[in-house]
Amino acid sequence: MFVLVNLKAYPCDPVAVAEAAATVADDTGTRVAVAPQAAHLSAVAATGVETWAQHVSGVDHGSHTGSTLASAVADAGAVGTLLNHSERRLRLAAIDAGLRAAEDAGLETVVCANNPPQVGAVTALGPDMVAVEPPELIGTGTPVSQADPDVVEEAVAAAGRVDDDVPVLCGAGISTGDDLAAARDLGSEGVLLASGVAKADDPEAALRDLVSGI
Ligand SMILES: O=C[C@H](O)COP(=O)(O)O
Repeated sequence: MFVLVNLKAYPCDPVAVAEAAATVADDTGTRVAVAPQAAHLSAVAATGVETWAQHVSGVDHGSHTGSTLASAVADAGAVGTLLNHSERRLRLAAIDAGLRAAEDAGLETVVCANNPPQVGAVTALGPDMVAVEPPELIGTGTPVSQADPDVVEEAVAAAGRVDDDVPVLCGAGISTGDDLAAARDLGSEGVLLASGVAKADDPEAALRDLVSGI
């Protein structure tokens, strides 16, 4: 199972979370990655944790003020990127361009989607992984794997109808080992989470509980 911790814009210490994630990954053999703010990528990568960007722009070098270049996040130490998170929604053409830019920079990709039909659609664009996240459950602490298990199973089926080599992650409200085990039992190959770790008083303890469900 792949555990991708998205720090979003939460007021947590990204280096402290990254160090906790690296420790848990090393101790348990679980693949854990951290996606901080772009400005924190280098500091997070320096901890040795697998580091991901929260977004990259579908552009190359040029007059693109305010963009987040895939090559720049790779230079900062990121090895992957999210695309189309519900809080950073993209048009279909922009998702495709972002995927191409990420691939050119050697970044692995997780494309997010709200529901199974969207999972099928974005799977067709050729990401490395997809993540289904019902927006209404994000940040609620109510795990999608238990609140809406059908959406997870249907997302796995939707991706499989397009390309069964694309793993499906799930996210929204995931925080405990039971949530992770439920996600795995529904066919997910990983989870995307944020508040359960970024808002935790003890991120390492939160991650140890989470991965105990594997
Ligand atoms: O990127 C993470 C997802 O939006 C889930 O967020 P959450 O774990 O706070 O519900």
